[in-house]
Amino acid sequence: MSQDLIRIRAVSKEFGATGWFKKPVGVKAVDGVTLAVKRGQTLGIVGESGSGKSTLLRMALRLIKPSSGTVEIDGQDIWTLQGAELKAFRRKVQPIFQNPASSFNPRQSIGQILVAPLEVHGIGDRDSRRAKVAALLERVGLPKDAIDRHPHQLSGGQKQRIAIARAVILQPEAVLADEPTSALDVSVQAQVLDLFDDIRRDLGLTAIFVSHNLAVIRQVSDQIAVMRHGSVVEYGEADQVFGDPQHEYTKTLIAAVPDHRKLMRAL
Ligand SMILES: Nc1ncnc2c1ncn2[C@@H]1O[C@H](COP(=O)(O)OP(=O)(O)OP(=O)(O)O)[C@@H](O)[C@H]1O
Repeated sequence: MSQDLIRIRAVSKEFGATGWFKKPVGVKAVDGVTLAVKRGQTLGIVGESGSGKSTLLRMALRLIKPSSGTVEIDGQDIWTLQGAELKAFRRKVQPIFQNPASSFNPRQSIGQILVAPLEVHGIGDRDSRRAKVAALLERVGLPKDAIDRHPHQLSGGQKQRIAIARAVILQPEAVLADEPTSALDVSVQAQVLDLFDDIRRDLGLTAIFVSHNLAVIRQVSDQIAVMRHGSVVEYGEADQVFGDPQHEYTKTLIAAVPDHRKLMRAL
């Protein structure tokens, strides 16, 4: 078994109208990116707005098809998966998005939201599902009665705790998160990040974590890829990228982190 769970190979994505003879004439959002994510580790992807991070993550989630290149999980091109294999992929790789409110059905209770993946995948019976949801709510630090509340009755931080719970309820192998804490206040952001990291370690999950915030990326990542204009300009172990950045752009990003000396001392 390879030590890489996810491999992104020479992936590009061009958006926009296809012109004469279906020649792509749009924006190249991602341009020839090659990255690997080791089992049980977190790859952080950092870059400014528009650098292609979300597009890359969505391709790894099989939500957007690459214009060229492949994304592999366990050595299999995810676009070749069909039927039961595709369903297994959907269980194995879970997303967490920036704004969970938009991916929760407002009419469903938190209990219904969390039990749905178990029902879809035919896991357990009514009682065991409910017990699983209750245990997970406790694990993510929410009160027992949250099970009967609705998303609009929860704070932003609580909603992201639910998003984390939903992402792990099927015991996936990987969690792919796109700016999961960016909409939160700084203090809440730190708590949710800690929770994400704790649960990921407890469950031995592999992760990709996308953020424009280098301090956030530093906190959760084993490896870091720095993206700019659709390309990866720097990629390596987090300590090395942070401690000895090679690319000018990475140096600029690090210099822009407020209190980065304090951050370095705290690490
Ligand atoms: N569906 C789409 N159609 C056309 N262009 C798109 C689409 N999605 C993204 N783009 C463009 O692709 C480029 C990369 O966008 P992307 O959202 O991947 O970057 P990002 O680094 O995640 O930025 P942000 O943090 O602002 O989301 C941008 O120029 C964006 O306008």
